[in-house]
Parts: sequence; C-alpha cells; structure tokens
Amino acid sequence: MPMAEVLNLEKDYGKVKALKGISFSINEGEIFGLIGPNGAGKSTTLKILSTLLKPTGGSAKIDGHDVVREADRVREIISYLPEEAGAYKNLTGYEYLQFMARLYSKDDERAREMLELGVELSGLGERLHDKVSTYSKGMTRKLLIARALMVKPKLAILDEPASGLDIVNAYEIRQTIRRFARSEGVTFLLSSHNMLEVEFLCDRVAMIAGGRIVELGTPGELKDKYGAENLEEVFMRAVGAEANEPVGGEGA
Ligand SMILES: Nc1ncnc2c1ncn2[C@@H]1O[C@H](COP(=O)(O)OP(=O)(O)OP(=O)(O)O)[C@@H](O)[C@H]1O
Repeated sequence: MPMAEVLNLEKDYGKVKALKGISFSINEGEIFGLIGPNGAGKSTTLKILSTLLKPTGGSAKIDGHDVVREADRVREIISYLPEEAGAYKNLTGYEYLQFMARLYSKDDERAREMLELGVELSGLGERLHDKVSTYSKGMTRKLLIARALMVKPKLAILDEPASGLDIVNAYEIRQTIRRFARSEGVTFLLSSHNMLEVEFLCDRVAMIAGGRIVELGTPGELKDKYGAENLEEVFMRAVGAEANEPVGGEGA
C-alpha cells in the first residue's frame, strides 16, 4: 500500500481553480517532491494532505486513511511544516522543542527521546538555550524542521523547507532531511520551486503548473526523456508556454 494516494484532486477558491484534478502516489520511505512555479498549487496540495483544507473534488489517502473522513487519524501519522511557520519567540529553542515533545507524547520517556532527537536534528548546539527571538531565519527554520521530524512521523510534509535561506543553511537542512529519511525510513512529501534542491533530495518528483501535473518520474528518467542536463531544463521544456510565471530560483 502506498504511503499517500492522491486521486483526481481538485480545489477551487471561489472562481480560482487551484487544482484541476491531480493524481500521484508516494511509496513508503520515498522522498517525493512537488515542484513548480509560484501559484502552481503546491501549498494547496500539501494543505489538503495535512487535513487543513478540504478538497472540492477527488480524494487523498495517507497510509490508507482518507484525509477528509479520517482527518484525526491522518493527523496522528503526519507532521506538517507550513511555508511561513514561526516558533514561540519568548521561549528558548530548547524550551520550544520540550514543549512540543510534551504536547505530542504524554509518556515522559517518549517525550524525552523526542526532545533528544530534536536537539540533535536542529544542529543548533549551545544556541538552543537562547531565545528564539534572537535566531536568524535559517536557525528558526532548522528548529522547526527538528520539531517536525523528532516525532518520527510516517509522512513528513514540508512546504518549501529551505526557501529563502542562504546556501549554507539550505545545504544543512537538505542534508538533515536526506540523512533522516535514510536512517529512519520516514516518507517525505516536500514542495519547492528550486529545481536543483529537488533534484538533490528527491527519489521522484511531480512537476506541477497551473493546477495540473505536467510530468512525474525520477529525476534521472525525466532528464533522459527530455535530453536535459537538469530539472530546470526539463521543467521549461515540459511546461513551455504553459508556465504563467517564471520559475523561481533559490529563495525566489
Ligand atoms: N486562500 C486562498 N484564496 C484564494 N485563492 C487562493 C488561496 N490560496 C491560494 N490561492 C490561489 O490558488 C493558486 C494556487 O496557490 P498555492 O498557494 O497552492 O500555490 P503554490 O504552488 O504553493 O505557490 P507558491 O510557490 O507561491 O507558494 C494560486 O492562484 C493562488 O493565488
């Protein structure tokens, strides 16, 4: 059984058709990337799979559970990191992770394990004992990613995990994700408009533009199909004039 199964998913915001019937499935242990330009429908897809938004049509299942009818069950097995997330600024990073670990687990021992893992994943060292209000954007993002992963979800849903970060921070976050996926076997669904990021991280990618999936496959398959050197080239050839906005680069 796939970890996620999306079938003909549609979402209308009033007259705006954000998703026009998209389908894909994610295998267990896979890092799956949803890539496309601004406004393509990536965040909308991730919000539906995270049970925060209801689809207008179609269906989505996580580990066999319908995201609408069994939303509570789905919430227990996923972790979701929104694009514009913040942490409680008056807490230290450590206190924030501790608070979140206790929220997730009533069992003291389990909460302590989560906290230990969160501390390690954050890579923030001594700075974890400073207030979040003193953190750079990159440090805050690392803290939030540690929070999302320390619970060892079955499916981690990360919206633009490294968007807007400098090269070093973005690199470290990608390494954390890749290492964690391999060591824990956690399945990932992430979105990005950075084609190179996705190529580095993802086992398979779905290219999305204007609410439709225009290509789906492993980075290698897609590059071969278009005789392209990288996914940016694949995307431009696959979408061509369909792309209504330019493809963003790092942090665009
Ligand atoms: N709450 C909303 N109300 C109305 N329209 C919306 C709403 N949220 C998103 N949209 C529209 O739906 C479409 C898809 O938006 P979505 O945020 O899913 O795209 P995205 O691929 O995540 O873009 P980005 O890379 O900019 O985050 C866009 O046309 C957007 O303007």
